[in-house]
Amino acid sequence: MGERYSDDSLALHTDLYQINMMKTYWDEGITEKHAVFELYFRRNPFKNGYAIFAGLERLVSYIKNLRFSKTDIDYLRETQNYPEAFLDYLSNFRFRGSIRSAVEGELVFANEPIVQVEGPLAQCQLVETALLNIVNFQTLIATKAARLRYVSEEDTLMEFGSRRAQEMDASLWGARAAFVGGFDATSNVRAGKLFGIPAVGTHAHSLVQVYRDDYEAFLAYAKTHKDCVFLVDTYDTLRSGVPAAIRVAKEMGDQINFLGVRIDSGDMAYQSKKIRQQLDDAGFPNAKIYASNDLDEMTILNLKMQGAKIDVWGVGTNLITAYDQPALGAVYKIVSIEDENGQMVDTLKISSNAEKVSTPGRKQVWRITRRKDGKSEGDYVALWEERPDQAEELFMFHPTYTYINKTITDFDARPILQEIFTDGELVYELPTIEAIKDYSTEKKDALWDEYKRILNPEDYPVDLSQKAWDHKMDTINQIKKTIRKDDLVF
Ligand SMILES: Nc1ncnc2c1ncn2[C@@H]1O[C@H](COP(=O)(O)OP(=O)(O)OP(=O)(O)O)[C@@H](O)[C@H]1O
Ligand SMILES: O=P(O)(O)OC[C@H]1O[C@H](OP(=O)(O)OP(=O)(O)O)[C@H](O)[C@@H]1O
Ligand SMILES: O=C(O)c1cccnc1
Repeated sequence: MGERYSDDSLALHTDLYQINMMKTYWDEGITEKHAVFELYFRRNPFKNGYAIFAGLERLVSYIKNLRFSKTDIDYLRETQNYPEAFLDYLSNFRFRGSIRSAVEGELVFANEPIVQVEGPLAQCQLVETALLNIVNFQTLIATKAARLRYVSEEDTLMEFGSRRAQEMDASLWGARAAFVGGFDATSNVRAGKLFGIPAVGTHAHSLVQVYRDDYEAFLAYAKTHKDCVFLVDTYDTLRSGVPAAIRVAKEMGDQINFLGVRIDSGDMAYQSKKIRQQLDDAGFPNAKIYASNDLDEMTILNLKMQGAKIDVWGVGTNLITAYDQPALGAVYKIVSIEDENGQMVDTLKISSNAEKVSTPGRKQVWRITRRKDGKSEGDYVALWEERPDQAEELFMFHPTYTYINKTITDFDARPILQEIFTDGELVYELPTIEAIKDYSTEKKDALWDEYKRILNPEDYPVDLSQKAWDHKMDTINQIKKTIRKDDLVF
């Protein structure tokens, strides 16, 4: 990559069809037509009761730096049949639109907009691929991390996935997303440096194999490091590894911080109980037991049920690759477009699959909570100009099964989409990574347990306002009238 071209940018990190559509808009003179797109997913990942939004920091950096470099233009000239005038247009490209988004760490749910992009049509079109790429991955990993945090309760969680991630970007941004979702640290040093996440580590089996002896290896490590966690399962955990760790800890005394031992194989419930006994008997009740080896939320839950004495969990592959659901499936749909008279016309995508019929119009998501205790009542997706926060009561109904409904009073309504860019200007101050994580923890705490359990959680209500619902029905009916009866699939 770097060798072939003298510069690079993320402007070409898009699907070719986006640039081809831009070319059509450019030829037709409609690149500047005002448009609104919304990004949402249709199902919560991992059958979880919620998702944790992540990706905004990278989205901001992508949008701020979005320019076609010289070699981007050269490449398009060489490979596509674009006229010079269109290439000139691309050379001068800057994102001048507005973006509203959920903030990182926010709890978000299926079928509500979590990012909204408004501005010149061609600009909104170009960014679709990168925005989906960023948000789909990071939100997925943050949600997986939140599930692991839920079962681990107060235990320490370390992210160990770099070696198994889908290439380097995924290790890096996955480590960050894991932290947002509730992990305490990562083994990836670069993620530590770039994002300010604590970078931590023990040692591998290779160290013990180099010395061909547990004791010699641990002693060598202890002489060269203050903080020590010894990996005790290379040869025989209970007969060699743990006794060697204890011997070194005793010999080195105050010269080291004997933090604990790590196990990475075998029956971790049985072993951890035995190890706890050995450490306690030797006078090290504060030494912790670390565990790793293909862990996920089900294994951790199971180990805890068996009374495993594990204090620190190292999770790699299953977290960083989102092993049980490798993609979130968020989509980016146009919801409104300027017509020939300069009026905004709301638009939807029809599908024979009712779930895939989008909701027209620019919308805001309002999180409705009970005033008396701050507990969640559900989300209320309303047309942008609606102000449920100023209403005395709210009628909330399921958008498909409308007989499921309730009228609520004495509530707070909080807008989820925040202004990030206004006409190309960044107007949002990115919080620190710790602030994001704390925010997320606070929001999870306010959610009912019924939505948080990792198996078969209750459905959190994501309702449409009456106006948004009526508008959707009217738009469907209008479209039905304009197409031939034979073509109808719904
Ligand atoms: N008591 C337990 N209950 C349920 N699952 C466990 C228990 N102990 C370990 N596990 C999990 O069982 C799996 C064991 O995997 P595997 O058989 O590959 O490991 P191993 O043979 O012990 O070690 P290695 O990785 O060296 O092959 C891992 O996912 C581990 O987390
Ligand atoms: O199991 P994960 O959740 O992905 O966690 C990371 C794993 O990476 C390391 O070993 P590695 O897998 O490289 O070697 P091993 O399988 O031989 O232990 C570590 O000991 C963990 O087992
Ligand atoms: O520090 C560790 O123990 C570690 C780091 C990466 C992968 N496995 C273990």
